[in-house]
Amino acid sequence: MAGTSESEKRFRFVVVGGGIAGVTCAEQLALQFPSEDIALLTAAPLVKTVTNFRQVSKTLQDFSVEEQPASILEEKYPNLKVIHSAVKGLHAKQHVLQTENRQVFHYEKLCLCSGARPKLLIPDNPNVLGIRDTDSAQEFQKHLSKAKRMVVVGNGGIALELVYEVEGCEVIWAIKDKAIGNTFFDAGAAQFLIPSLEADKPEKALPCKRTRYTTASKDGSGELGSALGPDWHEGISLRGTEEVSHRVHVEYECEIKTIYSQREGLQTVRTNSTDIVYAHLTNGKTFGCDFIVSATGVVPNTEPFLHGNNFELADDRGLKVNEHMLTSVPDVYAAGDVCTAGWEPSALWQQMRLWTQARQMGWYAARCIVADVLEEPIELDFCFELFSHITKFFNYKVVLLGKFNAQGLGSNHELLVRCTKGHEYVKVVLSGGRMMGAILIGETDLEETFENLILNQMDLSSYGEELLNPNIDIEDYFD
Ligand SMILES: Cc1cc2nc3c(=O)[nH]c(=O)nc-3n(C[C@H](O)[C@H](O)[C@H](O)COP(=O)(O)OP(=O)(O)OC[C@H]3O[C@@H](n4cnc5c(N)ncnc54)[C@H](O)[C@@H]3O)c2cc1C
Ligand SMILES: NC(=O)C1=CN([C@@H]2O[C@H](COP(=O)(O)OP(=O)(O)OC[C@H]3O[C@@H](n4cnc5c(N)ncnc54)[C@H](OP(=O)(O)O)[C@@H]3O)[C@@H](O)[C@H]2O)C=CC1
Repeated sequence: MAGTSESEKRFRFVVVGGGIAGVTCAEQLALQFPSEDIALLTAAPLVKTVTNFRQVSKTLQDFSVEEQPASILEEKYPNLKVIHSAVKGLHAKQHVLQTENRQVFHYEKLCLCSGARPKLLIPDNPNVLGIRDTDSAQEFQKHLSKAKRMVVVGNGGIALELVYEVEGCEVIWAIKDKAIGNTFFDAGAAQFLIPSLEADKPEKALPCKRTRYTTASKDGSGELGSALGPDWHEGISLRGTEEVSHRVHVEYECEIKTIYSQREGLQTVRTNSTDIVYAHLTNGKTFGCDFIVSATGVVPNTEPFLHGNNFELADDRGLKVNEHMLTSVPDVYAAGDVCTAGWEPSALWQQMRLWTQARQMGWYAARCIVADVLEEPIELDFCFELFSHITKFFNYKVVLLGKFNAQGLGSNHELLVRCTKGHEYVKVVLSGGRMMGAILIGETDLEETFENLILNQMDLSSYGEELLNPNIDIEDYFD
């Protein structure tokens, strides 16, 4: 790095964002260009690093995530400099970034990994909370510790985790759909999972192998932290004031219509004298509660710091990137939650804003930058061939492969299902006799075989329902 003045610095490569995408990208660049200095600019004081990385199968990956002080990353990569200051402006034509602490950074290649933030149903209401980073999780915990009842809106990952994990507080879960977990499951899988919400939770037999999140990471300055991820709730108490395990009531096919702060004139279905806010739903019912959680998705972090540049945005407001992770602005790449894949995807892959994809994109973006600088060709990485995700919901292992919900297949598909209550749920999506996707809940041990069958697109028409016959060792069958 050649400093041109106290507040002006020049780095060949600059990465913005200390989440999984940004850190992975910066690490790769530091490894590939050991004689160049790389700057990682981030709004949060801690950075996220991937540990215990395990390639489970060709495309399935599992790993732990640690929140670490920047110094640990800098010790590991002496040519990587982490600067804790939010970027407040980009002048892409001049290849210059400005940070909150009045520093100016010149770059040759830039990778934006600024993540996303909760898309709150009602912004700026102190009783409507979103959960994204350590600060917001702490705020949620503070509210919960005094609460008797909360309303959760949204039917995706966060809602699924919360309604199961929260104890000692009644949960009213308001969802738009006919079944729970619409972003991950179909109605059959939802049916399989529902009894877990009604039963008491099993004692946690084994300590969680992943990192617990520290809670003393920030100074309350309102800076954007990195997104929480797998097992974020393991390190914090998710307990309300009541003596119950779960008490979850699902209101199907409705949304929040209005939020009131006064009960006067409202016909409430449930109420306590301590209620602080009232959620009036589109089905006409009104629930009094201590607070509302809006788990209604995310919006990519592009504002306000990218304002004034000519970035092409996708419909979901992500930075549109091509198959080389390049945005519409020269020399500016993007990866992770902030970007939207703008290339023609493989027939078996779709973008979801997940930890795994943030890591894959960060890693691949770095490789694309390297190829660009060295003027070498590069092909879209294999990880974008097949969508794959391992996670846990309601204490079950969940594996999602390919078009697991027959996304984009219209009526041109058939489903095979095998279900043993309380044990496993296996669903396979077939189209023209070929396997296009699968949902595996429980310890099915089928992920590797199914991944292969999806990837090789073998014609399975002749096997019919035998494919899911539990008495056949399917692995041997296709050897
Ligand atoms: C509660 C919760 C649970 C989740 N659970 C899972 C899970 O089980 N499995 C899974 O796969 N995914 C999960 N996810 C999703 C996953 O965490 C995200 O997809 C992933 O972490 C995104 O990584 P990222 O690096 O793109 O963005 P982020 O982690 O959001 O990082 C963005 C970084 O950019 C920085 N930044 C933002 N603006 C600026 C700026 N102007 N200047 C400088 N820096 C800036 C931030 O400080 C942060 O360091 C979960 C998300 C949440 C919220
Ligand atoms: N284990 C895992 O893999 C986990 C992953 N995550 C990830 O973290 C991110 C944030 O999670 P989350 O907020 O749950 O986002 P998700 O995208 O997973 O889910 C958002 C949910 O909110 C619904 N929704 C959107 N707008 C409204 C509205 N106005 N009223 C009612 N419902 C609405 C969506 O319905 P519709 O789809 O119909 O729009 C969807 O059900 C996501 O990228 C998610 O994938 C989070 C937790 C766990």
